[in-house]
Amino acid sequence: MTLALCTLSHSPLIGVNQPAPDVVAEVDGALARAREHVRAFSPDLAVIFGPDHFNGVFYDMLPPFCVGAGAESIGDWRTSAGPLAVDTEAARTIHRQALAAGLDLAVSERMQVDHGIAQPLEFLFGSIDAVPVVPVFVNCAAPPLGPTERIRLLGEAVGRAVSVSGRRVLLIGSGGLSHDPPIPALEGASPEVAERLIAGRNPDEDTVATRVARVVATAQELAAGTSDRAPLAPEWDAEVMETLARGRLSEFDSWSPEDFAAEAGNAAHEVRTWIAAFAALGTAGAYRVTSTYYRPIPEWIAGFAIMTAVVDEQKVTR
Ligand SMILES: O=C(O)CCc1cccc(O)c1O
Ligand SMILES: [Fe+2]
Repeated sequence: MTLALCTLSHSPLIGVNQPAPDVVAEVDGALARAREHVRAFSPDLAVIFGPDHFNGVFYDMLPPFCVGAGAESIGDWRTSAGPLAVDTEAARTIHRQALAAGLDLAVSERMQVDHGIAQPLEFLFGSIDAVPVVPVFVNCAAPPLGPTERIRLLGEAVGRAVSVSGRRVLLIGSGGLSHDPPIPALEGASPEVAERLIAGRNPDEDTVATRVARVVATAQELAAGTSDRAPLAPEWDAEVMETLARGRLSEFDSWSPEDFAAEAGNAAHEVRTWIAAFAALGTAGAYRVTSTYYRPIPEWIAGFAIMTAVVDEQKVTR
């Protein structure tokens, strides 16, 4: 078995705006199980599909997806800043093979990532640079988005590229499930907001503080039931997890980006990272989900979920 998977929600509000202690303990337990899954698999490479929240990727040059052949974390919220341990050769191989397979994957030799990629690395490995990694940015926050089928095909191309490597590769998908945090849209934005979305790198302290305050206030309102953001959608989340667990990934092809946003909030697009990771896993054979955790946690603005999966040796067709 050379591929395994862990997909998980992220939230910058973890540790910042805590739900009840029993909920925190339950999530800690679920994360500990995910870490055990990772430790037992003992990957020598991690490929992480993750979004960005206008911290590293902006409308000044916005690819639908981009592999990082070099990358650094900007260190937003409570995540560490600094270089990721990018496996440049593996990234360039993935890039070449995805292009050869007809996927218009972009590349960055100096990608900037935010908590969407840094937090799962810290949760699963203890730090952003503990394990060689290939980060794959998936645009989830900056419309317009292309058909969901394209992200499934991207995942398959990446999976094929890594499964022939003979290495033990952990596939990670970061984000979702349902949630609607206050991320501004370019359409209808004021000139100042538009500038932040087009080229908002290295924001000043006031800009960061305003943003943090807005996100925390939204989380508190969501938990109090007084928010005008979209509510979490546990039934939609359950359907997503069941479709993934059953390996029916092409069913997502008919889910339009508009469906995702309307049913589960604007950031539900982050489920794209899960579809990519599962599609990559599926290139190694039939897979089996080994654990699933779910709880809607409004304090974190997250339909919070974790899934782990392995290639099912019994079902592998040779
Ligand atoms: O704009 C920001 O920095 C916060 C984004 C954000 C907020 C809540 C839940 C999330 O999953 C998330 O990514
Ligand atoms: Fe996010």
